[in-house]
Amino acid sequence: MRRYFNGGLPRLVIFDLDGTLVDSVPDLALAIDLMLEALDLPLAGQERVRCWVGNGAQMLVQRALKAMSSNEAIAFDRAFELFLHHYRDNLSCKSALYLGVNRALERCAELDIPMAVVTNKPIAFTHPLLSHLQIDGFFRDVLGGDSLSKKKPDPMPLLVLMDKYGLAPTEVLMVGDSVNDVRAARNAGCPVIAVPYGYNHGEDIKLSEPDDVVERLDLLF
Ligand SMILES: O=C(O)COP(=O)(O)O
Ligand SMILES: [Mg+2]
Repeated sequence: MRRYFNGGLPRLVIFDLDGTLVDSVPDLALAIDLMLEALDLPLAGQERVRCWVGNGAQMLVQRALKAMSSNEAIAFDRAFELFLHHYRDNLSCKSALYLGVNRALERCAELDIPMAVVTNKPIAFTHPLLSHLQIDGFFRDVLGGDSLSKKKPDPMPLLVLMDKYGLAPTEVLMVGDSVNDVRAARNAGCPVIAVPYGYNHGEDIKLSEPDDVVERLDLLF
């Protein structure tokens, strides 16, 4: 990792959330299936939902409706409300940190590198999830998919943080699991390291050409 910072360390590490720090698909899939059940549609299951995560909650629900219903008349607003309701109720039942995450965050803190989360998840779910998993204290900033007018792969959230801390893109590291993270980093001009275990719409993350891929986050530092 140091090779991206002239042998030194980044001055800010921005972590993606779903699929990078947290395996959240079991709870997302449960909320999607409870939504589908209430709409009298067939259930989707975790494997399908895994491919739909990454572009925020609205897109997740749109993808679920498109895949599981032939009836275009199903009202998005009602489905979205159902999803929000069920996800709020099941936000952190089975969601868990990936192996190596705690160690990586501790190591980053020991090295005095500020950390932030930039996720496409709605911010109303992000704070409670981080706090339930007891990692909220590590992050100086947390931006959700609806915190700003644009979300990843737009570089806006990354650029806002760079601006806030007066950092050049080359001083910041993005760490994520999906093409949205790689594109956001590329669009912002910062290096990006990916993990291969997350959710990338069923595609190998290497095809998105991150600067590097690490199997576990504690191998980062
Ligand atoms: O909510 C999503 O779609 C995914 O969020 P992420 O940006 O943390 O991967
Ligand atoms: Mg992700």
